[in-house]
Amino acid sequence: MPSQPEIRRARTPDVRAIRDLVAPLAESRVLVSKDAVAYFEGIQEFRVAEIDGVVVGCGALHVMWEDLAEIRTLAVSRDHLGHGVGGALLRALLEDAREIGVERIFCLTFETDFFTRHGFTEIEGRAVDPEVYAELLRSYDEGVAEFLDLERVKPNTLGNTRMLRQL
Ligand SMILES: CC(=O)SCCNC(=O)CCNC(=O)[C@H](O)C(C)(C)COP(=O)(O)OP(=O)(O)OC[C@H]1O[C@@H](n2cnc3c(N)ncnc32)[C@H](O)[C@@H]1OP(=O)(O)O
Repeated sequence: MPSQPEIRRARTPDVRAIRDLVAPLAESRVLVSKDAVAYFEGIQEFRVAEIDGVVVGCGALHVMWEDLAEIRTLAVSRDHLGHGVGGALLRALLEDAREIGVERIFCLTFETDFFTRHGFTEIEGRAVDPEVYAELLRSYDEGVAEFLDLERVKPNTLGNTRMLRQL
């Protein structure tokens, strides 16, 4: 039986492993690759899954508004897929979301079955009211632009499904 993953907050030395997890998925355009500096800046959003001292998965929670956050960069190494690592990471990130006080979790994904099993449903159109939409337009974050479905980021999000979960 495979060892259970330990889910813990990411630390700066994990950035290398996180980038290694993302690299093949970015190549196949499943995830967006970022510069190392972006991972260091966002390290406090990340949790990692470790098995026998090796990081085998990662995921992040990015807060966008008072009641809204996004699951980002959820990735499990090819050798460890289908053993509950992704599910354990997602549950930990949802717990973080509850602690922080957000109530709605967005994600943009090809993995619709996985997220559906974790309580997400597909959404169409805007998920925020016009006032919040106008405020979010002020963000420089590319992920927020993707959430807003802005024309300029549509090539990045082609084929992805927009999903939301209420906590
Ligand atoms: C918002 C974003 O970040 S979107 C991007 C999401 N990430 C990606 O698309 C990157 C590529 N995909 C991945 O890295 C992975 O496939 C993930 C992260 C989506 C899922 O990771 P996994 O570790 O395989 O997830 P997990 O094992 O919990 O569940 C996968 C399946 O394995 C099965 N499973 C779950 N737990 C176990 C277990 N303990 N033993 C055996 N099988 C299991 C389930 O049947 C599950 O089925 P489902 O996907 O239909 O729900």
